[in-house]
Amino acid sequence: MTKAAVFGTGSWGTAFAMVLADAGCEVTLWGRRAGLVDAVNERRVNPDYLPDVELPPSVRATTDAAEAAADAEFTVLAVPSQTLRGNLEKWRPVLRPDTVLVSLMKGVELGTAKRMSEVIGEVGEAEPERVAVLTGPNLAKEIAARQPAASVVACRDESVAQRLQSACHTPYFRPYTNTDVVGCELGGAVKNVIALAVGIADGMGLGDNTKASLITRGLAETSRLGLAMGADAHTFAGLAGMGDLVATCSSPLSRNHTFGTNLGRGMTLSETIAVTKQTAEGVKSCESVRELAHRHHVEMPITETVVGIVHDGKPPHVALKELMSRSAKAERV
Ligand SMILES: NC(=O)C1=CN([C@@H]2O[C@H](COP(=O)(O)OP(=O)(O)OC[C@H]3O[C@@H](n4cnc5c(N)ncnc54)[C@H](OP(=O)(O)O)[C@@H]3O)[C@@H](O)[C@H]2O)C=CC1
Ligand SMILES: O=C(CO)COP(=O)(O)O
Repeated sequence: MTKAAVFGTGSWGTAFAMVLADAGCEVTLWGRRAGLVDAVNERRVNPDYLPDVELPPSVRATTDAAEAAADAEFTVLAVPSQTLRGNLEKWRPVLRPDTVLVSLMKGVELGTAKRMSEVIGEVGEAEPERVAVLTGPNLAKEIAARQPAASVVACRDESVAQRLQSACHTPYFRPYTNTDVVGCELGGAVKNVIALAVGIADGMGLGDNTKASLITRGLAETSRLGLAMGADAHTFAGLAGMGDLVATCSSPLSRNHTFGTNLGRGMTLSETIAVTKQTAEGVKSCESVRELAHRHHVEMPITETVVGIVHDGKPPHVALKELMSRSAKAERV
C-alpha cells in the first residue's frame, strides 16, 4: 500500500488526505493542535474545517512530524504559503531522502518572490525531479463532498507526476499530468489575486460583464507573466489556468473571492481580516506577484489595482476608475 503524509490539517490538506485514502493510500495527517488530531483519530472528523465529512479509516493523524513522515513515499505540504519555509525547516530532518515533496499551496513567498516548489527545493534540499505540485479547480468543500473534478499534477519528471497521478486518482478526482511546474504554480497563485479583484467588483454591485472582463484580462496578465518566466502558454488555457480561475472567481466558497467581496462592500482591511477564518493567499501573494511582474518587466494592471486597494488603502471606485482609464491598446498586447 502506498504511504503518504499530509502536513496541514486545514480544508485542503484534510480533503486531499481523503482523496489519497479513497485512491488506496495509507495516509498520516500532521496537525499542530492535539485536540484536532484527537478528533480525527477518535471521531473521524476534522471539526474545525470539514465538520460534515467522515474521514476514511486509512487516514490517521498525529502531532509528531517524524511519525507522519516515516515511510511516506509522498509528503504533501498544505500549510499557508508564507509559513512554509519556517515549517519545512523544522520538518526537513525527519523527511525521507527519497520522498516526493508535493505542494498543494497557491502562493508566492513575500520577500523572495519564490514559488512554493522553489522554497521546497531550497529548504527541503530536493532536486526538481523530487518536487511536484497539485493544482486546479479544486474547492476543498466540493472535493470533500466527492463531487467530480479534474486537477493537474505537475513535476519536471513526468514519471514522478504519473506516480502521483495514480496515487490520487479516484472515481471523482481525475488528475492530469503536466511537466510545466512554473506555469501550473503561477496559474494557482495569480488566480487568487484575480479572484480578489472579481470579489471586489461583486461587492461593489457590478455585474457579469465586469466579472468576465476581469477574468479574461486576468488570464491575459497571468499568461504574460508566465511566458516571461519560461512557462508554456498552453498551461494557462488548461485546468491550472483558466479552470482554477473560473472556479475561484465564480464561487462563494472561495476565500479569496469572499475576501474581495467584503472589501468591495466597504469593509476595511482589518475588518475583513477579522471575519476571514481561513487562508486567503492572494491577500499577501498579490505583493509578491507584483514583485515578479516588476522583475520580469511585465504589465499586470489588475494585480497592481488589487495591491492598491488591499495594501495602499485606495478606495475601490477610485482604483477601478484608474484601471479603466489606462491608455487604449490592442487585445493581444
Ligand atoms: N481550501 C481550498 O479549497 C484549497 C486550498 N488550496 C491551497 O492550499 C493551501 C492550504 O490551504 P487550506 O488548507 O485551505 O488552508 P486553511 O486555512 O484551511 O488551513 C491552514 C492549515 O495550516 C495550518 N497552519 C496555519 N498556520 C500555520 C503555521 N504557522 N504552522 C503550521 N501550520 C499552520 C492550520 O493549522 P491550525 O488549524 O492549527 O491553525 C491549518 O491546518 C493554501 O495555499 C491554499 O491556497 C488549494 C486548493 C484548494
Ligand atoms: O484554490 C482554490 C480552488 O481551486 C481555493 O480557493 P480559495 O483559496 O480562494 O478558497
